[in-house]
Amino acid sequence: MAIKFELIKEAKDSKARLGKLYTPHGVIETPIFMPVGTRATVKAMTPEEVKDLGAQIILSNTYHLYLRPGHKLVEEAGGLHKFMNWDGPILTDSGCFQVFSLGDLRKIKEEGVEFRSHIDGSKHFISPEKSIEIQNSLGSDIMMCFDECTPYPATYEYAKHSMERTTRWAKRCKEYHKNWDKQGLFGIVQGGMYKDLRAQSAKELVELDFPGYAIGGLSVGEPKELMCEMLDFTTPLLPKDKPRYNMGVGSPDYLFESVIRGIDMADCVLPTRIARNGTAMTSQGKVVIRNAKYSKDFTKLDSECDCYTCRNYSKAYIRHLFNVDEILGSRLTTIHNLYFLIKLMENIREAIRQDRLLEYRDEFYEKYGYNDK
Ligand SMILES: CNc1nc2cc3nc[nH]c(=O)c3cc2[nH]1
Ligand SMILES: [Zn+2]
Repeated sequence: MAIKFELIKEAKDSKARLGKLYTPHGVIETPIFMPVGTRATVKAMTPEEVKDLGAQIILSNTYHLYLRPGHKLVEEAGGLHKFMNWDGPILTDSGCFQVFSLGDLRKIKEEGVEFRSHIDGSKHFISPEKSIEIQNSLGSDIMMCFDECTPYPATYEYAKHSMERTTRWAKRCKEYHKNWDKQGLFGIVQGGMYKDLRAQSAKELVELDFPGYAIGGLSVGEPKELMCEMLDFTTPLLPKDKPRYNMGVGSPDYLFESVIRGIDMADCVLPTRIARNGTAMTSQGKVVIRNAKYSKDFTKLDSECDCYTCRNYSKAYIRHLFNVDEILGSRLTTIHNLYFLIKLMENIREAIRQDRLLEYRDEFYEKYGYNDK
């Protein structure tokens, strides 16, 4: 089996778990946060820097790489690992979410999705089989089934129709993928915000026996409480001995609430995206470092952080870099934000080991300012 999950411990105070995910490019300790490298790069970082920060696995996007430089070119280059010089595990999203959020004039048919490229308006068609073929050319360790990320809000009828088509697409992905079983293929649970549809989706996908399951259709604009409710309901329907992946999650509170509800994997562009806009996640909460109020603040970005940025530069210097639009500002803040989340997940794993995750969450929320009303 290309992908194997070992459940190491189940928390006493929540549904959190500790696990190990074995992939062709290495073992991943879960729960894990996956930095996003959409177009074969974690923006502003070299792969060595991403590795030094402690990242164990990164995510890339099928849709983007299919459009540019093309999956066949990446295959000719020897695959994504070689092309981007990253020798750790890679997970590729199936492309559908990007097609829906970036592509234009899209038409969803039983056969697949017709869309216009967001780059040059050219017409394209991706089917479940095509998505698997692209991901195979990229050579990712974990592929995602081609699905429809049901929009929020959606009517019950739409969510049901969309989820049932996603299941049929998953069957086609599984059928087509069997030629390349060295790479793992995860199913994606849909069903909108309707529990009976989520249960039907989970049941049908579990019957297809994937090595891991994502809970899709979340972090699409719904209130946090609703995401938590769907997680609470859905994770227990999935096999305990398989990893569960909450897609598109990456702020500290969403990571805590996901892990507490039995999630093992998460990915998000948030830490790298806000870094480039001059915002840092710190132990004392968010710091908008580009703000003039830091122009003479010669203290380190985060008093409790030992990352390269916090060891060598002051808030004043980083604020200066943003003020004069220097690239180094984005780089230094990206280094810190990625380290902050990777370190947070390390602390979360340790808290699970010590059966004190809920306590740790409350301490963290207090300091980060989540409890400030
Ligand atoms: C940023 N939020 C978010 N990123 C997502 C990516 C996804 N990919 C495939 N399928 C999904 O349902 C899905 C949902 C997502 N929500
Ligand atoms: Zn730092």
